[in-house]
Amino acid sequence: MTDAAISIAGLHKHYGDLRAVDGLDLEIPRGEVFALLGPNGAGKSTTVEILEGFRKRTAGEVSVLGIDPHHATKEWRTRVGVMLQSTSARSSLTAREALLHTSRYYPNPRDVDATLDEVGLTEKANAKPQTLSGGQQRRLDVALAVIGNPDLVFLDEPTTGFDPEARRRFWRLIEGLSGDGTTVVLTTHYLDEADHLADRIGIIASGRLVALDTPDGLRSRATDARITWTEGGEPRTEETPTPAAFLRDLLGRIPGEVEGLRVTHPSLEDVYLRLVDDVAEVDAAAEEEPS
Ligand SMILES: Nc1ncnc2c1ncn2[C@@H]1O[C@H](COP(=O)(O)OP(=O)(O)OP(=O)(O)O)[C@@H](O)[C@H]1O
Repeated sequence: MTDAAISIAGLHKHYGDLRAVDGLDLEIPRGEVFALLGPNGAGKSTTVEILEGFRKRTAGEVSVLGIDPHHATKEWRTRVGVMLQSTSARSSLTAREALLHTSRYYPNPRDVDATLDEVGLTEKANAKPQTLSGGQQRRLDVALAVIGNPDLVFLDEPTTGFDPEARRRFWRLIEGLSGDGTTVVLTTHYLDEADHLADRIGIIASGRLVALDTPDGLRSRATDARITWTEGGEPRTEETPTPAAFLRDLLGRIPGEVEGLRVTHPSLEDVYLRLVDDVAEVDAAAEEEPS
């Protein structure tokens, strides 16, 4: 018996010649908030949909809450929350009715009004989804994903189109779920979101996992600091692993104040972009090689 909420071994998903998922191995322990990052077309949604039991895999072993999602049972479905893209938009029910209706499928649902409040839709409780803005519809989709009080919830790009206040509200919701021991798997293009929420981040590129670490662990991969300043009217930049030594030198060389002097450390976004660029370069080189 493993304590993993999700185990993936040698997962492949091919569409003809395209390897959308190309040999993925990953374990996500119960209770973890896991963020899957990667550029457009990297294979995130495909992976998530396989884990949700909505897409067939080409090869590999997958276990989600102890079950192969391809053979999902009704009982398993009640334990797994899934955020479907804008399902709510097609519903003829009001936001509150949609949540109430969905909650009846679950043995131990969350409170409907509290959930509406948590996603910031109390004032729109009696609105039909078609009259909600894009961001509000998405908030309703998030509410629908968590209303069943799942052990594990999948959220595919949940905060796209959210205003800053809605994102912060969403972050609090995820923190609450995490505090209750819910496993959360989310895909996102927002590095700050992954940084804030995730216990671990997986970066996927060209269907392969290219990094798996805590946000701090990923950040610490970049050792160089960046020093920028203006000298002789020209902007200057230096990247160095020994910024103090460089600064001593610089200050010794330039008398008085150094114009525009800044020392910055690489952000999570810098590390992410470097990793993804490296993969793109390797892929491009492989394509140029004669087969
Ligand atoms: N049904 C399909 N038939 C053929 N190719 C597909 C199909 N679904 C996805 N793909 C391809 O598989 C690759 C991975 O797509 P996927 O949607 O998993 O990427 P993603 O990482 O979620 O991207 P995004 O960030 O844009 O949502 C892409 O090249 C995509 O074009």
